[in-house]
Amino acid sequence: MKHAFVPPADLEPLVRHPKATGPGQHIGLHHSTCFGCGDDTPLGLHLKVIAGDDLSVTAQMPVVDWMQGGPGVIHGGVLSAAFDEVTGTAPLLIGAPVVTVHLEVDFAKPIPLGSTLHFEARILGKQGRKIYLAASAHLGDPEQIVASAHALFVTIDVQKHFAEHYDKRVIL
Ligand SMILES: CCCCCCCCCCCCCC(=O)SCCNC(=O)CCNC(=O)[C@H](O)C(C)(C)COP(=O)(O)OP(=O)(O)OC[C@H]1O[C@@H](n2cnc3c(N)ncnc32)[C@H](O)[C@@H]1OP(=O)(O)O
Repeated sequence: MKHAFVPPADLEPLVRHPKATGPGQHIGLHHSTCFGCGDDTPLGLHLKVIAGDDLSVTAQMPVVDWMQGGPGVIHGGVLSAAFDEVTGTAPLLIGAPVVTVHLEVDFAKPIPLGSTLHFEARILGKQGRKIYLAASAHLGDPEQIVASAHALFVTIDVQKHFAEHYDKRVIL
C-alpha cells in the first residue's frame, strides 16, 4: 500500500514487558469512558485490543451506521480514531503508557457500513521516549488492505501528564 511515512532507519528494538498481557488476551481498558475502548460510553468505538505473541496487537470493529461519512461508508476521522486507539494500546506490551504525537492514515478503499474492520498494529522500535508503530486494516481478507497507518507516540508519566485535568472533568 502506498504511504509517505518513513520511520527512522536506526530504531532501537524493543522487547515485551515480563508482565505484559498474554497472547490472545484482551489488553485492559485505559478507563471505562475512553472513547476508543471504554465500555461505559454510549457513542464510543468499544474496541477490544488483543495482545499478539510478539510486539503486535489486533482488534475488530463493526462499522455501524453512526460512523458514516460519505454515503454508505465510514468517516475518515472515525477510522483514524480507531487506528489511534489500536496503535496507542500496543505500547502497553512494553510497559509504556503513551500519548499520540503523530498519526498518519492512508485510505486505500471505501469501507462500507455493515462491514467489520480487522486491525493489526505492531511496534517498530523506539528512539528515546518516541515509540514508532505501523498498522493496517482489512475487511476479512488479510491480503486486501483497505487502510494503513503510521503512528508516533511518546511515553509519559501518567500521573503527571493528566494531573492538571483530574480536577476538571474526569469520568473514570
Ligand atoms: C487513567 C488514564 C490512563 C492513560 C494511559 C495511556 C493512554 C493511552 C491512550 C492511547 C489511545 C489514545 C491516544 C491519544 O489520543 S492521546 C491524546 C492526543 N495526544 C496528546 O494529547 C499529546 C499532546 N502532547 C503532549 O502532551 C506533549 O507533546 C508530550 C507530553 C507528548 C511530549 O512533550 P514533552 O515536553 O514531554 O517532550 P518533548 O516535547 O521533548 O517530546 C519528546 C520527543 O518527542 C518528539 N516529538 C514530539 N512531538 C512530535 C511530533 N509531532 N512529531 C515528531 N516528533 C515529536 C520530540 O521532538 C522529542 O523527541 P527528541 O527531540 O527528544 O528526539
